Amino acid sequence: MGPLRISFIGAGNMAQALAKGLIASGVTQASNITAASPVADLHLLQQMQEMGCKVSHSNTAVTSSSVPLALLERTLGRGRRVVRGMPNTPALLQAGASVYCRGAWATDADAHLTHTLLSSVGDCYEVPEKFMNAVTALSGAGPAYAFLMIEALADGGVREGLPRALAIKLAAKTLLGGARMVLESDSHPGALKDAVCSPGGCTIAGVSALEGAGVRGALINAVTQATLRAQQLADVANTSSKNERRVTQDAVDNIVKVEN
Ligand SMILES: NC(=O)C1=CN([C@@H]2O[C@H](COP(=O)(O)OP(=O)(O)OC[C@H]3O[C@@H](n4cnc5c(N)ncnc54)[C@H](OP(=O)(O)O)[C@@H]3O)[C@@H](O)[C@H]2O)C=CC1
Ligand SMILES: O=C(O)[C@@H]1CCC=N1
Repeated sequence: MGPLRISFIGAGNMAQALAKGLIASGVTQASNITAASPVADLHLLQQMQEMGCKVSHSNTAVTSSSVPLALLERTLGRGRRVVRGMPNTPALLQAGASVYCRGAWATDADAHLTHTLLSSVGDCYEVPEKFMNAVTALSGAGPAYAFLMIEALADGGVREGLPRALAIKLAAKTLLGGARMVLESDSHPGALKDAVCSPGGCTIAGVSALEGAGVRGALINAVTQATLRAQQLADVANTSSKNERRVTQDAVDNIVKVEN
């Protein structure tokens, strides 16, 4: 197999995070990556160029929708091999959590190649397409929830007198450490939480405040609302013929084309 040549249509946050992660993982070299984006995005293409990637303006359509496999297949034509993926931005640090699902004509080799690419930038799972909206809402959008929580926890530390920089570091490292304990132990998150709560102590006072404010319900609802939005975007793409023409182009344009 020759070097993996990868083309991103769009050079924004997700494309740059994936490109950096893929390069750092060694799965391909920057010179084998090409990004296409509108002229208006010159600064993004310059950033890609600084990473050593090739750039192009050849694609001018604009998109903001997630696109289901069936639409991609309908657009590209019967028999076209499509794999749909949902990465997240920690791919930048090879700490991503990605999923993919294969279209009707995708082969085992296509799935294997997708798995190789996405697992080079973090964890990767194959899922049925019916999970895609929920995955988008949980792990695709999830880094934003984590950043919001880190920022808010740091605000709490600052409110209690900690310097901002220290508070942010402590908050981020605490979430990272907690996440590692969940992933690297067999314990349920609830049991790990219980182990931090000394009887009559400080933590249970804090946990009680969180429960009283409905933080648990708010997080559940965040995933539900984001899932609904993902479904809305897919519905729009599927039902509006005008939109379909636009999204059709977007769909073709948004494929991460991988050539062996
Ligand atoms: N950001 C994230 O954390 C994640 C994003 N994604 C997905 O990644 C995709 C990109 O999102 P994100 O990186 O956040 O968006 P950004 O806005 O950061 O980047 C997208 C870039 O692509 C350009 N673009 C849009 N359509 C086209 C096109 N048809 N041809 C060429 N360039 C195009 C846009 O140009 P312009 O600004 O001129 O419109 C923009 O600069 C979306 O489908 C999103 O759902 C998935 C998981 C996580
Ligand atoms: O906000 C969005 O729609 C995209 C998908 C998941 C993360 N970013």
